[in-house]
Amino acid sequence: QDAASMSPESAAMAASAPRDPALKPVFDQFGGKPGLVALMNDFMANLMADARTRPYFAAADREHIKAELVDQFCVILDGPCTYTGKDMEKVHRNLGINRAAFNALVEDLQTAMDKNKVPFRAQNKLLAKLAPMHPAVITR
Ligand code: HEM
Repeated sequence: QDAASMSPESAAMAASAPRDPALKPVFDQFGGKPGLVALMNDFMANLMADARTRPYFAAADREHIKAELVDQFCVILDGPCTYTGKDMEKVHRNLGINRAAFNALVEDLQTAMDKNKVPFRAQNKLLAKLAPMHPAVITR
């Protein structure tokens, strides 16, 4: 889905992490919060092993990012969490992220979800929530 085809609602929501009660069963398929913690460890390892994404994360506080991602994905999947991290647009504004880097990150997330045995349909439910965030993240 590209920015031009997005509804104004999803464009506005892109800055935050909307909760969707329909995704509660998906939260369980991710293994709840412990599952998300394990997933984020593998996801960050993949991002650091990937030449396309490593430069963005090499100097960042990766433990902090992982913790924020756990909370953010937990909220998106209607889990019992609160996201207290930064606004998506603000945090990514000066990182110079392009579509190729965004796609690389999604691939690294998919590899991590496969490794953690997240069912394919559950993976796609999460990815469908992340895709509309790309206008907030991609700046070039
Ligand atoms: C839908 C896609 C994305 C989501 C949901 C997301 C989510 C997040 C979250 C929750 C944080 C932590 C915010 C905080 O510290 O309070 C963060 C930080 C960060 N993200 Fe993303 N991100 C996405 C895409 C990307 C992409 C494509 C890249 C680069 C390839 C990237 C690079 C970074 C970096 C480097 C930081 C740390 C920035 C800093 O410490 O100042 N992100 N992201």
